[in-house]
Amino acid sequence: MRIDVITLFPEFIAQSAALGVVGRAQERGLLDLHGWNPRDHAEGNYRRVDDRPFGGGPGMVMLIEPLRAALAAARAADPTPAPLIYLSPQGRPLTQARVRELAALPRMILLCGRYEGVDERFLAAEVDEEISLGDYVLSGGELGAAVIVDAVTRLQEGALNDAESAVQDSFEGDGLLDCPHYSQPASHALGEVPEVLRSGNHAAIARWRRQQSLLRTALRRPDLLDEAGLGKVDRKLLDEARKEP
Ligand SMILES: NC(=O)c1ccc(NCc2cccc(O)c2)nc1
Repeated sequence: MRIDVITLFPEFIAQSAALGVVGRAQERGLLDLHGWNPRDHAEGNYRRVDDRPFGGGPGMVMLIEPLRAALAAARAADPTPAPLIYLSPQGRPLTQARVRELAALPRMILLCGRYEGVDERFLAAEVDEEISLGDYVLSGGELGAAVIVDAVTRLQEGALNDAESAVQDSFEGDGLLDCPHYSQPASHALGEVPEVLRSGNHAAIARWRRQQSLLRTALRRPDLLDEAGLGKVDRKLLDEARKEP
């Protein structure tokens, strides 16, 4: 998958993608990441990329022309069609379902706004989709871009090894929250590891983990539970867990 990121801070995207799974995916050729800085395409001595908003008010707005030039450069670099996705609080909240759809694309171009945002005429003319990470305001869209790069790269074939993809599947596969995890020591001043996890009974362990995921989702995110569309077995597991003291 190719991802182009239009940002005033390309080094931020490159550094955040150099680590761990995403860094390894780049080495394996599973992710082809490119940054495009509008400032490299800004005219004049000061290479302006922003200016004051018409109508007054605080902050600055990103100018059309440097963005158009950066986008044109990105599209000229590779003929593969790609949606232009704008990270902003006005976008549609990102979900794992949308991540899965994005991960299936051959390419996407991410637009990171700074300041108060981008001239509306550029957004209306060029942006295909707006995505929000959540209902909060950041200094720029770069953190959102880094999240999307990470989330879609993990889903590329060959990006995760068996253990890692098992974690991915257990958590994102069924839309439930993850179960609790424990490791050494079995006994600690902070408490004991649940007996079932030390029993070696893999069916009982799988049942306990599923039950914990169901219970945790019911308690913390009942909205996800409704979407998960539970079957009879899961409902029974959850009812049993709810009755336990
Ligand atoms: N919730 C988010 O995904 C998110 C995205 C970007 C951002 N900051 C840059 C920006 C960009 C556009 C308009 C704007 O008001 C602020 N902050 C939060």
